[in-house]
Amino acid sequence: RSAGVVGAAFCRGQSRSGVEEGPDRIRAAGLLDRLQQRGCAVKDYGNLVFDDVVEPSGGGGLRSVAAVGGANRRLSEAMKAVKEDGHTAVMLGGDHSLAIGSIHGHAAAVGQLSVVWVDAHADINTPLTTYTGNFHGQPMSFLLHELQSKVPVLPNFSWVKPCVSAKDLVYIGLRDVDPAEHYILKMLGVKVFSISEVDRLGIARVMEETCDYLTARGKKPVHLSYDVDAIDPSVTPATGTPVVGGLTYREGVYITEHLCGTGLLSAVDLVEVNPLLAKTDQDVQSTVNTAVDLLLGCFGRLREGNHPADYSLP
Ligand SMILES: N[C@@H](CC/C=C/[B-](O)(O)O)C(=O)O
Ligand SMILES: [Mn+2]
Ligand SMILES: [Mn+2]
Ligand SMILES: [Mn+2]
Repeated sequence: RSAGVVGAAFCRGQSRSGVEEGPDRIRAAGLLDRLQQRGCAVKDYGNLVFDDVVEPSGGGGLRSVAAVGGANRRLSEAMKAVKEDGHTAVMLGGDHSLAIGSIHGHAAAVGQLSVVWVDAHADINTPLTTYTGNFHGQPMSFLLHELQSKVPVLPNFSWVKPCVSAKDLVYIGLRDVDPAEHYILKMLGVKVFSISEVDRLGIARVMEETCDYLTARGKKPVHLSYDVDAIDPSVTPATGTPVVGGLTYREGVYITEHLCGTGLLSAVDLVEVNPLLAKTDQDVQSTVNTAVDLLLGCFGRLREGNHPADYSLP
């Protein structure tokens, strides 16, 4: 297994600066070294940095339309290249609007794929239903075939081709869903394991049902889009839209251990780490260390322990 790491230092999908520092903070916490120590080959593609696109005023209440469209177009090309190089892609955000480019580029390389979206939020507002105008609340609406009649073509977005089917999408951790989003999820019959289902079923059953559901019609590469605010804010406070009652650290890591075990994990986003939004440095460290542990779980780290295949006792 090998990892191709792309940082996307982008914050314009929402209003709180600092999330563009996410990639460097996750790197500084030792992600690449710890992957290599686990015997994982790592290619670091560096950070995409986005110079400020001057926005025309207006935009219908939408925030930074042209910047979001342009950044995601570049990310899509970068993700496609990482996949064509044969790696499991790791996209370090940056805000969750980056899932537009990440999933789009992944699909451009592998064709049909499944999406596991781990988040407190559904991020499936359209540009016409969003009440904040923030694109980190909208990425899925640009990607789903079934929503295209409801999504207007925006400046710098004409390159986006819908590439995900509603039946190939599963949500885990939802607990802050807007009415329009709830309507869309019900209308399209999207599979949702909200925090209530996690409470009812337990995370092991949620993961079994997620994988059975996604492979029932044939195995496809899995794109895991992990918003760090899916985890409880007591563990990951340094994020822009914290919501109480989130996944425990243990549940969060279980998700990545389980998906790694399927052998289908093809790309993972780790987004919304904002080091400026924590009260203390310990809070930043807790957030960043959790992000690293979630990613290590994607690449075979097990809490029971691991040992090299060729290990022998001295
Ligand atoms: N539903 C809200 C919140 C969006 C949250 C985005 B996040 O999941 O990427 O944090 C909105 O549309 O602005
Ligand atoms: Mn999100
Ligand atoms: Mn979220
Ligand atoms: Mn967020």
